[in-house]
Amino acid sequence: MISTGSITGDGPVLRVPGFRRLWIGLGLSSLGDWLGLLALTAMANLMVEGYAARNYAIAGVLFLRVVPALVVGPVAGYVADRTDRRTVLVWGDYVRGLLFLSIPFVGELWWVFVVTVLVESVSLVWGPSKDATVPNLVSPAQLESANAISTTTTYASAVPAAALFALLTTVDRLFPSLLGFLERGAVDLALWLNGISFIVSGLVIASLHQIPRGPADLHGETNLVAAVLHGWRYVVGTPLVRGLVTGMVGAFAAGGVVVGLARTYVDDLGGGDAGYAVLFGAVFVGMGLGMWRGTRLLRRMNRRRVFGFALVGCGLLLVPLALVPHLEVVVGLAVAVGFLAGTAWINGMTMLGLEVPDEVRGRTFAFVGSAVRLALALVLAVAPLLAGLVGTVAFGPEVAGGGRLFEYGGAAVTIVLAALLLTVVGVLAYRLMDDHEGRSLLSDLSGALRREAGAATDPLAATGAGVFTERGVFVAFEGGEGAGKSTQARRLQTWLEAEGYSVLLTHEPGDTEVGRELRRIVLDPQTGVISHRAEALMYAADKAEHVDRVVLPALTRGEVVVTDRYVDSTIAYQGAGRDLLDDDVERIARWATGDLRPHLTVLLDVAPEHGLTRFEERDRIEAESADFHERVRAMFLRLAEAQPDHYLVVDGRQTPEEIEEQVRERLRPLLVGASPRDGATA
Ligand SMILES: Nc1ncnc2c1ncn2[C@@H]1O[C@H](COP(=O)(O)OP(=O)(O)OP(=O)(O)O)[C@@H](O)[C@H]1O
Ligand SMILES: Cc1cn([C@H]2C[C@H](O)[C@@H](COP(=O)(O)O)O2)c(=O)[nH]c1=O
Repeated sequence: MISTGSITGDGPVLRVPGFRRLWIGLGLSSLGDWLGLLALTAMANLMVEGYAARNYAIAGVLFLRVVPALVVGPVAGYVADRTDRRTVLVWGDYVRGLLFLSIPFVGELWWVFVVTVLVESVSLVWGPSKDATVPNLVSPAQLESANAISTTTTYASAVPAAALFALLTTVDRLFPSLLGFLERGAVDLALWLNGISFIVSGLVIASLHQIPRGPADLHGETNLVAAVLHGWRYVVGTPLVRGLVTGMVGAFAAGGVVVGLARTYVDDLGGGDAGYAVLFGAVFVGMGLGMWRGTRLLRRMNRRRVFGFALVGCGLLLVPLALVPHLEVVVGLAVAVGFLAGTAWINGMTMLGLEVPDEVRGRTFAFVGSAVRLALALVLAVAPLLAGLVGTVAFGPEVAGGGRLFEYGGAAVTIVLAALLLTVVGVLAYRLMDDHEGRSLLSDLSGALRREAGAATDPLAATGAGVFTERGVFVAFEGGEGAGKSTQARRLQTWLEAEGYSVLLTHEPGDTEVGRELRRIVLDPQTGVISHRAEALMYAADKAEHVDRVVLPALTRGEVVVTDRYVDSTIAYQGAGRDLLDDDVERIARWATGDLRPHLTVLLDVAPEHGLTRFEERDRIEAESADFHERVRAMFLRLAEAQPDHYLVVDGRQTPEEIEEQVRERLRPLLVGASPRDGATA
């Protein structure tokens, strides 16, 4: 049996018990957090007299929520990486719960301020610890869905929190005696509920045993300053991470400008409160759609490019959003902007989870969190000032009745400036991260969309079926260098034979006479540089021989064929690794194999720097750059993500025994297609 804590590949992510618990904890603490914000501002409002004092008290709470990001933020990542993550998550919830519960007892404004700072400081450690834990609980193929669910839960919980707060205050107003035993009625009750929700969340997470115990390895860095500086150096010195952080901060800053000015902008358009609500809803609907569908739509495209493309798209769409004076059009554009922002966010979080090593992940997420908060605080303060300074801008010919043809309020002009800033940030991030130089973005994009359109209309592709033989069972092992494919393929053969099946163990390239010669050419370092197309064709020729002479005959005999590498290897290595279009490479490989597809592909996923340390000698392909192998890994994951029914994604860092168990479990139901050996009982 697969242990409940294992990373089991590609099913719905909420079926992973560890992640489900963390998600319940996150839901409860997010609900508490939103409820707490409403209750604290209401409390601050109750505790002082006079209009100006009340405004200052509320502004104080909001301001103090942002300040810790500047002071505690840099240290928070260190604490998250240094402290046992389970302890941080559990005790972080308990401490926040107790702090909220203390407010009704103390009942003083200064204590509200102190609790605001303390709770936010704990959250600054709790958040990165949670983000850094998710990749330990789910498989790489599930990480994107896990991030989408986490982000949606964090923000969507604002809705039930607001509804609950409204309900409590309404009940308190209509039936004051009901909550008469509490000094501040509904506000105190909200704080109680808030405290309890954190404590229950802590209890739920305490029952979760899959979070790795002990702090992440800091390579002996026990000195706080050195560790914090190392985290910053990592973010600034790694082009991919630098590009991601730049893009995410830019997106939030631009989003902050729009949110900060939306109310006055809608007023300028004559929309009023209802228009404002619709505009807000449109952005969130778009974001939800982007997180849910955005990356799927462009799944054939390189993730880094999707990120840059989405950011630049957001920036460009914000320009007409600010300049077209029709609320209906603006709402439509807001959905599109939200869609691209959601796509960019999920891609960014997923890349951080996949590509940042465990030991600096906490600090990296903390860095992103602090930078985003700082950018938000700045733009929320500066944007209204700027809009006020700009005032109304009018140009073009005079129109009857006075005024000019084009008249824009300061809000619209400031949004245009933010749009331009975001476009520049998007281009910068794209340039920092792009690893497909020489291949144009447009051809990548049209290729991705064409394939998706094809996938929808081509019945074979739509089912992901390709051609299956009626007899035999075909299993492929895929993955990067040293992932453990040969080890697992051999183990599977041994087990299947013991179960009574006839098994053919084979590999690519080189398991035919012609193939051996081709393998020598493509892998011998002496071959040197060859045309990438020639390389792809040689691998394709090997596949054609392999399928015709080895694989198909065995399947026709009803055997289980286990191959060490198949078509995915060429899409990953020659498509994503080299500068060939994935689409072209796939078409050639499918043609070469007569579109024969495995019933199951087991993807053993390990980071290249891990797999490549498992052996010393390097052939022509293994000697390629780290970036090349990263692209290969990302493509394998994408292929698996696109057809979860035909893949099992396994974390290759587990022991051979743990991996073997998961493969057996997944393969068992598929074995009905294979005939046991004569006389065997299986
Ligand atoms: N799960 C594992 N944990 C640790 N080491 C492993 C594991 N699986 C295999 N190894 C070791 O890693 C090395 C490479 O394993 P293996 O040859 O199975 O990988 P591979 O994916 O087939 O490599 P290649 O890409 O070169 O074909 C071997 O020394 C093997 O014993
Ligand atoms: C099938 C196939 C393989 N490759 C690459 C991947 C590896 O670097 C070598 C095969 O070596 P192994 O030790 O036998 O795994 O070839 C490729 O680039 N394209 C392919 O289609």
